[in-house]
Amino acid sequence: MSRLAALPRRLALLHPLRRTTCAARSYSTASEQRLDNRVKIVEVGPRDGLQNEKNIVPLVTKIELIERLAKTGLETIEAGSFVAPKWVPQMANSSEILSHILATPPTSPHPLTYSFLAPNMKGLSNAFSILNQNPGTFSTETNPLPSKPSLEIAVFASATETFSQKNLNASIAASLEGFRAVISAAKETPYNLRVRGYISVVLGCPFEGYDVSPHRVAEIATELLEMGVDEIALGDTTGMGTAPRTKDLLNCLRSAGIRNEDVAMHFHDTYGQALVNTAVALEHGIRTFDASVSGLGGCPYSPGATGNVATEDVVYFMESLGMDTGVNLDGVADVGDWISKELGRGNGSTVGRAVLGQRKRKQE
Ligand SMILES: CC(C)(COP(=O)([O-])OP(=O)([O-])OC[C@H]1O[C@@H](n2cnc3c(N)ncnc32)[C@H](O)[C@@H]1OP(=O)([O-])[O-])[C@@H](O)C(=O)NCCC(=O)NCCSC(=O)C[C@@](C)(O)CC(=O)[O-]
Repeated sequence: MSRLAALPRRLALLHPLRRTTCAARSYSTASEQRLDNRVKIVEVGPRDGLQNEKNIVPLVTKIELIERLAKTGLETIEAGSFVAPKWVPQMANSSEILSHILATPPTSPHPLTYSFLAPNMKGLSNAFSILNQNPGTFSTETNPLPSKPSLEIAVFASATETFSQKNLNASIAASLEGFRAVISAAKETPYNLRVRGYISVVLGCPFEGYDVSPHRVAEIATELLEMGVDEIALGDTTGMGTAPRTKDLLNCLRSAGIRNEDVAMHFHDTYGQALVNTAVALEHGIRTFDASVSGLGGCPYSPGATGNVATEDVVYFMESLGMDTGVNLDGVADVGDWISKELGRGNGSTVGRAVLGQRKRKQE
């Protein structure tokens, strides 16, 4: 069987289109026009939200944050990052977090997926050693165990060379080559893990500005899908994205044959555009959105970038449009209030502040 014939159907469809140019070709398919009101929110607060905190957040606080979030109806929580501790010291205790999740799965209304970044084989083997110590405690792609947590790992590429060097100490091509081994090892038995592939700075780079090619993003996404990732997460790391640029990028990916169901959007709100861009992506047909409780976050390699769009804001916004996130707004607003106080900072969610303020006024 040829390599192409062995590829899953979505990749076989993609393959001939790999080098497609992205002339502004805008069309919608019947499947994209279908009314689909289910939206998945990926909570990235415990990883992306905390990784940039100057003071090391105690392990107990991180675990309590995950446990509180698990109760709110979220389906996926990004819980840590197996990266070099000298690069991102805040994530140094990700092994302990994974161990704790497996030994004592947080109480939740339904089984949850926990995601961890792993940029290289060293990070993946650190994750594997925790899994090996806890056999049978997690669900896999091939052996779903409804009462046990599922696990996902995430690799992260960049859309610009400068960001790739700063974030990964490697060119885009070298990082992708390294991910190939990580993705295939993660998918091997007995682990059979789901894999997410981030692409950072897709709508603006802290070093190369707005000069980010959507064609290049489509090429990288295609390459990651061909390697076997289950989902592409498009990171507007700097929050420089605007509505027209988001639309152009998504149209370009569509022209390259990438399906909406394989794409998640990861907006930061540095310029206050995250919800507008979310609306554009939603209208385009995307149904998976990353968010961070109380808008925690920032990227250590993106100077000046502030937090991810707040989970509370996304939940309220989606519900106002009749979309179903499955997330309890009051519950997540309480978590946002709690973690903001724990970190000694203001609550970064406008909606969170409004929900809590209204509740307080009712009680007075
Ligand atoms: C990829 C590397 C490791 C290369 O870093 P390097 O220095 O080129 O790697 P190296 O292979 O030369 O190793 C250097 C040292 O790090 C160790 N090492 C090497 N790898 C690991 C590992 N996985 N876990 C633990 N230790 C590791 C390795 O063992 C060695 O230790 P030493 O011999 O000096 O004692 C480094 O660049 C790195 O860790 N970068 C991480 C950067 C990062 O975490 N950035 C933030 C996450 S991405 C993000 O936030 C964006 C996103 C995802 O949210 C989406 C968006 O908003 O755009």
